[in-house]
Amino acid sequence: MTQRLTTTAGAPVANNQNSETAGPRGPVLMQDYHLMEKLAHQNRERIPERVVHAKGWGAFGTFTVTHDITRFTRAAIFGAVGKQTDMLARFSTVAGEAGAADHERDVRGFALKFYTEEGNWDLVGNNTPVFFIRDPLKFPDFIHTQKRHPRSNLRSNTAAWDFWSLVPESLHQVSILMSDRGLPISPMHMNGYGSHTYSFWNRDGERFWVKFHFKTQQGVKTVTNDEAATIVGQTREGYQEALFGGIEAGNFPRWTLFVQVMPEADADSTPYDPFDLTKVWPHSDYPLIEVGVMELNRNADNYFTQIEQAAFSPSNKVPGIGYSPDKMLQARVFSYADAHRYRLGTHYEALPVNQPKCPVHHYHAAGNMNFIGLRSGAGDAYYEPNSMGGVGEDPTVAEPPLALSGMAARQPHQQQIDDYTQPRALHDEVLSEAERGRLYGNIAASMDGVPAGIIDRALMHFERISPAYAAGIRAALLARSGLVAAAE
Ligand code: HEM
Repeated sequence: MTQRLTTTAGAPVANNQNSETAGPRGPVLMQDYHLMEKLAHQNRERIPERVVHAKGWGAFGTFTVTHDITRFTRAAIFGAVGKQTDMLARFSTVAGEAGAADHERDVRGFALKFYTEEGNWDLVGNNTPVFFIRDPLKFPDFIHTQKRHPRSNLRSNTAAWDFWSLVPESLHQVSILMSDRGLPISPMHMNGYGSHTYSFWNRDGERFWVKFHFKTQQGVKTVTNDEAATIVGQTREGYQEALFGGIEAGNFPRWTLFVQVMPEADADSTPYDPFDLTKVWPHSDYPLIEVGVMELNRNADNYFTQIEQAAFSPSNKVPGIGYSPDKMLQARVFSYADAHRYRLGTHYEALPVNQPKCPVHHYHAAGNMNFIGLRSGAGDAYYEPNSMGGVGEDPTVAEPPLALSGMAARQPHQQQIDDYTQPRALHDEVLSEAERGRLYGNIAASMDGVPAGIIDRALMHFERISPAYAAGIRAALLARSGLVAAAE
């Protein structure tokens, strides 16, 4: 015998093969608590999946500083060249459920948790530098269009294009999603972006606006819709196999971290709103500055406790790194921790995978599953201020104050902002002719079943981005309708 099987209360179990019954053919006795406990636990084996980004793949690793950026930030993680910090990454698709196939065209989540000595810093980004919307009020509506239709329980191309064609700010991100980059071959072969503008502040109290870019050292590699269909026909778990299998085999993927840095005052004079999540900062204005290397080198021992229970949140910032006026980021500061309390419980930050690797002290008392008690540093200090020796604030980590102005109002940003110039640059200048051809085909395919009125409205916006873009989609739609007609 190895070790003894026990109940959850630690009592040894004599028989794990037969329920306790009244005679060999008789009914089960209610006193068979071992049976009751097994059934009750099974009923509680599922927790709510993430409302978005439910399907994911993750691993642990290290971040190493290679270049000094202490002139911009006092963040401990960037404190010295050569410094290493433990971290966790979780990649994901957005729309699919926890059991969805990995090789689906979708934006990929790129969530990172850095266990720094001044607390956990989470950078919860995507594999795209922009997003579909710039106002968080539209996030639940947007996500409804990506999830299943309430009646048919099917994903709906009509809902997606109805929304996108009514919200033209989305077309920059839609163009990336429908380009080759919308279907990476594996998590190792895609870049990651913080997407939002965040802030850095240094020991002199100077603030800078910053964007984070993680460039894959494996190279960007993608598959076409047809190649993905073949892969999904063979395996629905291609990403998990590639990431988990690669790390088991000792192939450790790496990304180089770069930042774009904007002096605080520049934000008043850029031709685009630097806090608008649907826009990039041109690299010609704010070049990439190299910072360090992230390597993933350790698989989780248990997927549920270390990847599913991981709680990433943009609210997890550390001294030297701050938010920005980006409206979307502001909403995310609330939304994630709220989701974690619902999905994982009040004390989710005390779960081993989320627990900081630095001292944690606060006065949050009791609560569901609190197995640590108070963390106030002294027994009788269960409120603050106190004269019992409890922990107290540290003014040296105060962020520099930020000047704000303007009228409180629901600002009609939809009409005022140019939604066409940046996607035009992507279409006309960045993509090759072959890439543009695949983009048109992917858009046409994603319009299958969409009513003509909605397609026309979308084409009107593509026309404004670039007449060549609209013409390309029209031609692809025509070719596709020929294919569909031939198949019927
Ligand atoms: C207002 C806008 C947004 C809201 C309200 C929102 C909300 C959420 C929520 C509630 C979750 C599930 C969290 C959990 O249960 O652990 C989530 C996951 C996620 N979101 Fe967002 N989101 C927004 C925009 C974004 C943007 C702009 C990005 C990327 C730049 C992003 C990237 C992610 C990622 C990567 C995850 C998965 C994190 C993980 O691996 O656990 N989201 N989001």
